[in-house]
Amino acid sequence: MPHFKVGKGENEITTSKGKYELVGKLGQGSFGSVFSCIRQSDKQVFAMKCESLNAERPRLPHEANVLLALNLLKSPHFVEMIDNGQIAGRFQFVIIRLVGQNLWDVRLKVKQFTLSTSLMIGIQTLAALRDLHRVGWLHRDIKPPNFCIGRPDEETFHTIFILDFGLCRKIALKGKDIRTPRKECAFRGTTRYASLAAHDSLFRKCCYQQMHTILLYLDSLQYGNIPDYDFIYHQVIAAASVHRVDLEAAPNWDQKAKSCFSLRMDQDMEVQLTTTIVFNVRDTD
Ligand SMILES: Nc1ncnc2c1ncn2[C@@H]1O[C@H](COP(=O)(O)OP(=O)(O)OP(=O)(O)O)[C@@H](O)[C@H]1O
Repeated sequence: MPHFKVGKGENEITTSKGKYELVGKLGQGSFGSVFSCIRQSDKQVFAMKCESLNAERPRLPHEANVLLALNLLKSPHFVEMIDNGQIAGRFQFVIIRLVGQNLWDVRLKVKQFTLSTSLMIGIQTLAALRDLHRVGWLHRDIKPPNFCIGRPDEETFHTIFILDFGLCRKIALKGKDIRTPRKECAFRGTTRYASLAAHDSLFRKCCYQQMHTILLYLDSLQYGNIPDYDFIYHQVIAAASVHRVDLEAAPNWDQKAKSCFSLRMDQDMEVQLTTTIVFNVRDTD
């Protein structure tokens, strides 16, 4: 994994919109690094995702375009892009809203999610994907490190955000049919998270019936199908009801809260779909 470092004298970055001071590292991906930075004008903290200008297959300019498009839809699960630019000869960057830890790290910290937290995460990640599909994009790299919780000092602490749009592909264009799938293409994404069988054995332990139904349903989707988000949502609700789970219980990562104060999930899921959506990623570039 390439480790990207900001060199000496590069901890202050100026764009036409503002001046930012890099203060720490938040994460390391396979294509770049994410730092926290402070906007000098108001001392607000943001995240800055950087990618070397020598990257063989640059992904950040594409990610910046996707973020711009996503910001048009005011989904509570998207992060706002604040600024972007590049340091000549060194790296390019996007500055985005700072969120909390990713779901992989959160789970390592709390050791095991309760069923209520797992189902709540299921509903919110489903809503995030639905919103992404609503604006015509496929993510193609869905995995726990690409979802983050909000920050402890903010109202969004119980909200799940979707991140990392470097592999996103536009599949629905305004006024046009969805793109025709190619006959063959290389695998995109992270193989670790791609096995249906792995998920199947995991879910055997709890909510087997509903999770099995969801997995079978996802597997049956064809390129061009509009996924039935309501169907999946109601399977999760059914699992909660069978196991008498309170979906409004505080998530595991917030010991102090009495209940979940993120947006009400049923309201969130009730948003009607207006755009053409496809789900299956295997046949697309
Ligand atoms: N806005 C943000 N606020 C807080 N932390 C963030 C933010 N964006 C990214 N991170 C942290 O940095 C990590 C890596 O970010 P991201 O997935 O965007 O990078 P990447 O290089 O595309 O990673 P990969 O290609 O390996 O999936 C995330 O898992 C998260 O922990």
